[in-house]
This record gives sequence, structure tokens and C-alpha cells, in this order.
Amino acid sequence: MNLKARYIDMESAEYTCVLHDNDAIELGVREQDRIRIKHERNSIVALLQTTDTVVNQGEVGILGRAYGVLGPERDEIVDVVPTSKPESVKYIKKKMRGEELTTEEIRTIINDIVQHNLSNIELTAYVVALEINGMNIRETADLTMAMVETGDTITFDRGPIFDFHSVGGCPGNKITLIVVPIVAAAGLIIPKTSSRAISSAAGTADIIEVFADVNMDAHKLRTVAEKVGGTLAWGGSMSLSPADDTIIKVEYPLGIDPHAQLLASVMSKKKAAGANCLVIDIPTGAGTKVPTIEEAQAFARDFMDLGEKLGIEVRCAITYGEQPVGRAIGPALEAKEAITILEGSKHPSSVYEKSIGMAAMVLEMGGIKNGEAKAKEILESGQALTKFREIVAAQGGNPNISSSDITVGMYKHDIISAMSGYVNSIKNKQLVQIARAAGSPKDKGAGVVLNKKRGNRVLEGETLYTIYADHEAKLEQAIELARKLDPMVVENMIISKLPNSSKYTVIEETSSNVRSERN
Ligand SMILES: O=P(O)(O)OC[C@H]1O[C@H](OP(=O)(O)O)[C@H](O)[C@@H]1O
Ligand SMILES: O=c1cc[nH]c(=O)[nH]1
Repeated sequence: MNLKARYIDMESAEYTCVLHDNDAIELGVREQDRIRIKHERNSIVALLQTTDTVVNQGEVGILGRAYGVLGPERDEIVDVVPTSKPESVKYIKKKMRGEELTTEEIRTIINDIVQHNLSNIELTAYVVALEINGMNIRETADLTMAMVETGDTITFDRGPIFDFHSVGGCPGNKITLIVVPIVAAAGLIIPKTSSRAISSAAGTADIIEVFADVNMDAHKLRTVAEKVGGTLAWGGSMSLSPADDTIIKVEYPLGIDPHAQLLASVMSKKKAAGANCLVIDIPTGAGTKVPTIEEAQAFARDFMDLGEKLGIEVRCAITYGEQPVGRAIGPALEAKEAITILEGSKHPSSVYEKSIGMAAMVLEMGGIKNGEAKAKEILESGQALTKFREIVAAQGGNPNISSSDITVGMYKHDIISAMSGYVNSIKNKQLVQIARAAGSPKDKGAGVVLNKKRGNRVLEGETLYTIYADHEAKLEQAIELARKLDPMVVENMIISKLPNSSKYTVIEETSSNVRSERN
């Protein structure tokens, strides 16, 4: 059916088009059916919505970026035909039943994801099927290669190319901002790309975006890395492994990161960016993606096996993840904390220690002896800060950036301990929920800053942590959640008194061990 193309200034997660009810009846299609729209040599598949008001009979409305991808002029005639479900839906169902997929079936799924042929429901089914049934290492390698082959790849004139990546899952893990400048200042090339938050309150790309442009294409990634030695880029902004960001957008609201998808996500980006030597950080422990050391060791083996298949030398660090790295969680708060370390502060030491440890592993892969001493020298002499500023400037940020330039949320609230004792545990996932409720990562100033960490002595009335927000209503939501979730457990020698006693003093109406004070 030939119809006039009409731009609709709205966005939706999947490519979407709108037909008048009468045209939909004539074409024999219903809401949520798929429609192929052809314009010259270009075509897209969009999900259908029907209307008797938004577009006229004889028109097809095409939403936002789908219109841009198809490319007709306003009112130009396009050809509209019904089309069936993509073949990959069959293979997603096969994985839902727990069956092994062939190389070709995996390629078909990834092709359909890259072409935006799958609805968000189908994409969610894919992610959930992987979360429940997983993939063996052969399938994971095929998945990785399919993600590489559907995008661009970069080749550098000189090498070897180094990289570093965290599997995530531990809040406050802002160390990439320190590791990359140390490695680049040592003269190694590290074209680092990061994703946005998946299970956390701020992915590395969300943090860097506070002070520099993270969007770059593959050409710019290569040019910046060759010029200043390193990049701090968002993988989703470029054509390297383009399926990755589409899948992450579905994982984020669920807060899940299926093992095989995680492996393929990381390794496809590294392969596409031309990495030869890679260090992987695997935060481990309760409240992370990898609860036990045994699981972390198996994860590391999978990374090394995949690396062998892809021609990348991989070394892994199993790192402590049972509480946040450092004290800040949330984009601006984490940026400030990381830059403070680059400026010379050694507090909090977990950020300093972890950054030095990870950078040392990369330096040693590059043949530098005593990587730890070298990493410390580069950081403490200010060379890492200078390199960081060069990278920021190359990415359009302030070339003289300092921690005092970073603005954090204007609304804040202290959570106060109602009892004296020691911090027995800090629950990562609950802290993430609170930071997200405060607006992180979209609201850059939102998040949480810990005043106490595990094992610290706490006096009644002391601040345990502070919640920050850019909007007052979100601060209120986060405070309410904090009361309910109680993410920091303070205990003393008496755990409980019986009968009719709780281990906590109940100061407000909640059963929390905290009371709240405004500031
Ligand atoms: O913690 P969650 O959100 O699950 O994992 C995603 C984070 O982990 C990785 O960190 P990096 O880029 O190596 O610093 C990703 O790129 C992203 O920033
Ligand atoms: O880059 C990343 C990091 C963690 N998990 C992913 O799926 N991708």
C-alpha cells in the first residue's frame, strides 16, 4: 500500500508506526503487528499502532528515530506491507526451553537485534531466557563473534593495544577514571569503552558524562587513543558491537546481567576495539553478580577461554565486592571522588588501592616490571592527573578540570544511627535501589555517600550515609526507601533482648535501626 510518510515527534523503545484504522483494516493488520516500510532502497520493520485521529487515511506516521533511519522527505510516498515475526523469535523460544542454539541461530538473533526487528517483549524474553538457561562456552563464543561481526572493528597502526574492564555489580566502582590515565601515562594505548549502568546506580559512561562527551564513533575512538593514549568513551555511542547497547537497555530496568551475555558484551567490545591484552575485574561476594570465589574462578576461566578463541590475552582479578568501592555512589558524586584521588588524596583508600592494583596488572602485561610501584609513581607524581585532563580535553571537557568543578545534588538528607555499635554489613543492592530512587544515573547529582563503612565504630546520632538528589520529590522517595530497606546494619554485642524487644531502638514509626534528620 502506498502511503504518505508523516513524521511523529515522539520516541518509543522500538521502531513504531501509526496507521489510520481504515488503512489497517484494508491491509489486514492489527496493533502490535509488524509492518515493513520501504523507501527507495531503504526499509525498516516497525510495530503498528492504529488510530482514527493521529494520522489521516492515506498516511503512515513514523515515530522519531525510525523516521530518520528510513529517511523519506515529509509527505513523500512510501510502500507499506505487512510482514511476519522475525525468524529469531523461534530461536529465543528454543533457548526458553533450555535447548542449545546453533551458530546460525545465534547469528540470526543478533542480526535481528541490530536491525531493530525485535519488539521489547521479544528482546526481554531473550535476556530472561539467557538469565535462566545460560549458554555453554561454544554458544558464548558464537554470540561474541556475532556481536563483533554485526558492527565495525578498529585496527591500530601500532600495538599492542591494552584494555581493562569490570564485570560491574559493585556500587561505587569508579576506578576506570583512574586506571585509564595511569596506563596511558605509562605510554600504553588503552581505547577504553564503557557501558552505562546495568545493575548499578551509575555505569562508568554515566560518570564520565558528568564532565566530558562520551559519544564518539569508531574513527574518533581511534584518533583520540592514538593522540593522547586513552579514551573514556561510551560503547553504545559507536558502531562497535552495536547489539550491546540495545540489549543493555533491556537489562537495566530488570537489573539483570546474564552470565553469557555479560561475557559476550565485554569481549565483543574488546575484540572490536582491537585489544590484544585485557585485564578483567571480577567484584566478588554477597550482593554482587558473583557471590562466591568458586564462581569468580569459573568466570575468570570463561573469560580466559574466550580470550584464547578471540586472540586476546586475558588476565583476571577477583576483587572484594561485598561493600561499595570508596564512599560515593552516583555519577557526579563518583566523578568527584575519583578526581580527588587523581589530585592526590589517598582517602578513601579502597578506590586508591583497587585502582593501583588494576593499573599494575595492565602495566605488567605491557612488560613494565613492578607495576604497582610504577602505577603509584604515576599517580602520586601527578602524571595521571595531567593525562586525565588531556583525555577530558580531547573529549570536549574542561582541560583544567578539578574535583571542585563537579556539582552534586542540591537536596540532601543524612541517615542517622539510632544506636552505637559497629557496621556489620552494607547491602550493595539496597544502596543501589536507594540511589536509583534518588534519581541516579539520569539525574547526575543524585546518589549516596557513605559516612561509615564495614567494621567502622558508630555512635548513636552519627551519620551513616547521606542521600543526594537533584529533585526534592525524588529525595523524599529515596528517604522512604532507605527507611524500609535499611542497607547498613549496625550491631553491638547484644543482638536481641527477649521477650518483646527488638535489637533496634525504634525512633520513628518504621522498624528501621535509623532515625532521620534533615539538613
Ligand atoms: O555495575 P553494573 O552497572 O552492573 O555494570 C556495568 C559497569 O561495569 C563496567 O564497568 P567499566 O566500564 O569497566 O568501568 C561497565 O562498562 C559499566 O560501567
Ligand atoms: O560491559 C559490560 C559490563 C558488564 N556487563 C555487561 O553486560 N557489559
